[in-house]
Amino acid sequence: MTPSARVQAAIELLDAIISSARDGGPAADTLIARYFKDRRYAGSRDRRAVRDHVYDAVRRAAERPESGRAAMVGLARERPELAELFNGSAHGPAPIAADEAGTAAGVVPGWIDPLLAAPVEREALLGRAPVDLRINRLKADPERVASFYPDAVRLSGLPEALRLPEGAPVEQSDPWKWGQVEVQDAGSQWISAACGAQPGMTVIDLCAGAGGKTLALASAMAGKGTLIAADTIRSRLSRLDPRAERAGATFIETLLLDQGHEAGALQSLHGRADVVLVDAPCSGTGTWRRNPEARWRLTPSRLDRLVAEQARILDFAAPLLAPGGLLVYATCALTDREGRDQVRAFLARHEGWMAEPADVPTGRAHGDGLLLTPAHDGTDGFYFARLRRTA
Ligand SMILES: C[S@@+](CC[C@H](N)C(=O)[O-])C[C@H]1O[C@@H](n2cnc3c(N)ncnc32)[C@H](O)[C@@H]1O
Repeated sequence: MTPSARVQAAIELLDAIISSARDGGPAADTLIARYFKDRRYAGSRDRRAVRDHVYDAVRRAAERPESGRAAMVGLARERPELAELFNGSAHGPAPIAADEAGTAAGVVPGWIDPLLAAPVEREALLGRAPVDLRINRLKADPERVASFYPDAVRLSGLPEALRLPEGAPVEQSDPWKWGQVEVQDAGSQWISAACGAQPGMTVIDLCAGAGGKTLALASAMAGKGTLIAADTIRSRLSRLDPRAERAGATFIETLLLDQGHEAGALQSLHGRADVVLVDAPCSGTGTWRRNPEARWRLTPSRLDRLVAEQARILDFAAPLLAPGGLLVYATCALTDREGRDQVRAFLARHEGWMAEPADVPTGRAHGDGLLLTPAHDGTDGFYFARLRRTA
């Protein structure tokens, strides 16, 4: 492909990503993979160049662009070498008109900005993310595994964590093939640690998804006790089985919940759990550095629905705890509605609960919980709180 044809391909892909974000369709990575599957003539250098153009344009635009061309023109206005490729050559984009408006640059969509927790540093939300590993104690000793990654940095307070540079080829390493490490952002590792799961406990991961945090809880429990992973989406939960097998965490039980009818399925667990983790569905505002197009998907009404769902999940989670048990509420969101205010509202609705400090040497206290941000903590953005059932 010529350099101009790569720009045109990026424009076409951006059109698809924009429509998909508007209509709740597949993620950008999926669309890019599909695009190249149908275009075998594109070599690996073409693919890399097109992908870079696409992600540069996505990262640059806070608001959903009008079109792929507007997004690329906005980028080209800042990069003369890119602007030159709008030259009308075969398979390339038409020249940029003098009055052609490109998409404006920005980090946070205008309507979301006032909703973010005040301490959040905006620029870093779109920064580059390192590759964090979590060493799986069910299969390996952290010191031995660390010796396989001489470039890794240890993270103070997280003895199972290793930090590698962005793009490190972890899947080619032996510990990964042997199930001794999982790729997991340090923020997720802090949340799992804040659950204080111990061998022999009864622990419920109520929004387990594909089980990223479930596996960390399993490692902390040394494979002993009861660990239940629940979710409402079968395809997500079914991805946990092979991961658990690989990690040697075969004691995990899975529970598929029926959205809106969860309480019935959970009735037999009432009053039994030592720990319940609610890693709630959320706006994902803390993970934009990995999914920058998520900014184009969120709408005010979608946020309203998420906030209502989080409150509903907390309400059916609460009766699961035994007296003295710990409910950990977490989101990878940085809006106060989903974090600080959600926890405050839970404590106002439920008697016999108190927030207790998260005993972790990271983050910033915010309301009754803790805020983690890329700039301050080097993690994805999270909010979490530890809520103790006192009665
Ligand atoms: C943030 S994700 C969980 C990520 C997962 N804990 C991890 O560490 O990889 C939120 C999950 O909540 C699930 N969910 C949404 N509504 C739910 C409900 N009413 N009950 C249980 N899970 C729900 C979603 O399907 C999604 O998998």
